[in-house]
Amino acid sequence: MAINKSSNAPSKHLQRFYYSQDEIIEKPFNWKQMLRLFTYMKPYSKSLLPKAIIAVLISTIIRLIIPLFTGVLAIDYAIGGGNYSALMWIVAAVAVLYIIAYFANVLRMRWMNRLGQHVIYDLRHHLFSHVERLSHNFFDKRSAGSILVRILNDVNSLQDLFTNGVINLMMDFIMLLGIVIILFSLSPEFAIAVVIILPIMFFVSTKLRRNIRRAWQGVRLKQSKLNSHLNESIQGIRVTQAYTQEKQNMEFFEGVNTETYGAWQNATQKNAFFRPVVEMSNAVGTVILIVYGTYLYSTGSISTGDLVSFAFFLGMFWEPISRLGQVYNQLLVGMASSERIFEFLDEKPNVPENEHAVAIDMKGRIDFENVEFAYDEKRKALDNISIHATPGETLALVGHTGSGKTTIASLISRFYDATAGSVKIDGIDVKDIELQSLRTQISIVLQDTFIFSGTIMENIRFGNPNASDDEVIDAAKKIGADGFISRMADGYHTEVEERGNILSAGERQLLSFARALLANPRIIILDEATASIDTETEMRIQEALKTLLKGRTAIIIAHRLSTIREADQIIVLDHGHLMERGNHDALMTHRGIYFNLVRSQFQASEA
Ligand SMILES: Nc1ncnc2c1ncn2[C@@H]1O[C@H](COP(=O)(O)OP(=O)(O)OP(=O)(O)O)[C@@H](O)[C@H]1O
Repeated sequence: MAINKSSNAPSKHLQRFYYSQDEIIEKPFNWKQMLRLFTYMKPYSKSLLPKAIIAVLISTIIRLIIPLFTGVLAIDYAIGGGNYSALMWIVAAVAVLYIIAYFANVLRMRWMNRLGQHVIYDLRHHLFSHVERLSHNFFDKRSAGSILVRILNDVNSLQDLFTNGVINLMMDFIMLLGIVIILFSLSPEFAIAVVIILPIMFFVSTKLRRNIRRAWQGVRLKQSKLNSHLNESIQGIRVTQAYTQEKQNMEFFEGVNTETYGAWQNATQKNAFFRPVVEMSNAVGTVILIVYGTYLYSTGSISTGDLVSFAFFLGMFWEPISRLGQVYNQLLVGMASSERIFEFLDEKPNVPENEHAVAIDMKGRIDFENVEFAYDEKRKALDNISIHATPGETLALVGHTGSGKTTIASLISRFYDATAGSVKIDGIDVKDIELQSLRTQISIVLQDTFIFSGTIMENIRFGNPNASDDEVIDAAKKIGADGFISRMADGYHTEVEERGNILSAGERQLLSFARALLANPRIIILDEATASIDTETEMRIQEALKTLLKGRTAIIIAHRLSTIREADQIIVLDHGHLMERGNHDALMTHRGIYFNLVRSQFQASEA
């Protein structure tokens, strides 16, 4: 398909597609970082690695001695000396050496492939387990697509380096060193004439490498953007279709796709530049061999056997250099990827586990003391908030959108740390409670419940992985979700896809209640759904709520004021400030913000 370069320039309506750029990491070639990458081979330093190294050594040494057998021994000693029986032995020895080298190579490839796969597995495991522990603010700043690129593409691109690159590098160094030593021992002046080209090669490659590395980074940045867009497009496909935005979406996709294509072109072109440089040097070396070699031969400084061995070695000499060029490219690609991988690995959770943190048996008391919080320096999301809930109490948070209700909930679970003041559970600062202990005893039910792909049974069990099937069904029954689940094609074993698209909003809500009930938390945080559900479902949900909240401390972020009439305390927030507190009757008598909120909702429903 032809590539439309013009779609690169976004038209005005395409400005809605904005993805925060992944940062370009500009650092010189970093040996420390390469060493850090190679530490992933350490677990195999006593098993696969030495085996592969021995195989490499065997095959390299054999390759180095074969030209000596053919040139010096066969031509000078056997043929030159008329010793034809020795010639037979030399030919047989060469054949045996080739067979050994063949098997050594087969084993080397097998072991290195295994090693490469292990390293990639370990690296991806390490990266994912690290990313999973990072705090919310890390995910706030990045699109899911760009994170996927690092865990998939960047890690994959290191595969070549570990399966072929490292061992080729070793093999080529040994080979080059061996060839140079042999060439010098055969004829120092001829050797100097041939290897003189090396410094020129080194100079050119140093110039090229910076450009190549930047080009590969460029590829990763474009891939990251492509992934972000794809991820968002698929997640939001229903909205895109509802607003018939497919064409604009496609136009943007074309643009990003073209950019990615361009970046690849650029990087591969720069890569391809390296090879001709090596080939040119090869040609120059051959010319030197022919001209200077013939001269030395005619003056009797070297024998026929020496000249033949030289020709063999010269052919072999450019081979590792050319391959070193390839390995070098792999190193550059690896460098670009590992920079991006280590950047994630070096990212510290914003809510680190305190060394002296304790596990608690939670009762459910919550205290906010003069809490202040800001997502960014520009504005505070919460300012001087003090609230208190005793175990078993229901505390409702109300206020206009953006007033800070969800932020309060996030601070209780310690997804973020307060910038000033303290958040305490059972009188202990949340920073001094083990995260695992804190979060397993708090359940959060979000407005937009996340349903994972799998069965309904497994989705409910997410609340407590150790629960038996009977316990799952019991929780669903208590919540009143058993009815609709039993009516589904495979009951509890019905498969739901990611995000639970086959379920209605009310059903998803009930499922998340069952999940929370199964977790049996001491504190429950409920971001009440705003989705309009029919009266019958709403009544079912209200009933389910009563079961869920019984005996637990509850923080309800309430949108429908009818649901919080019963709350022990109602906290009214506005732009991050606490404006009113009290129960429904007290706040109605006060005739402040809450009173007006209730009145406007009442009027809206009347209308
Ligand atoms: N991750 C974030 N990064 C930066 N700012 C944020 C983030 N989350 C929320 N905010 C801002 O913090 C303020 C409080 O947001 P919060 O989500 O707590 O409001 P809310 O009262 O729960 O709103 P709603 O009723 O709409 O859910 C808002 O101004 C919001 O724009």
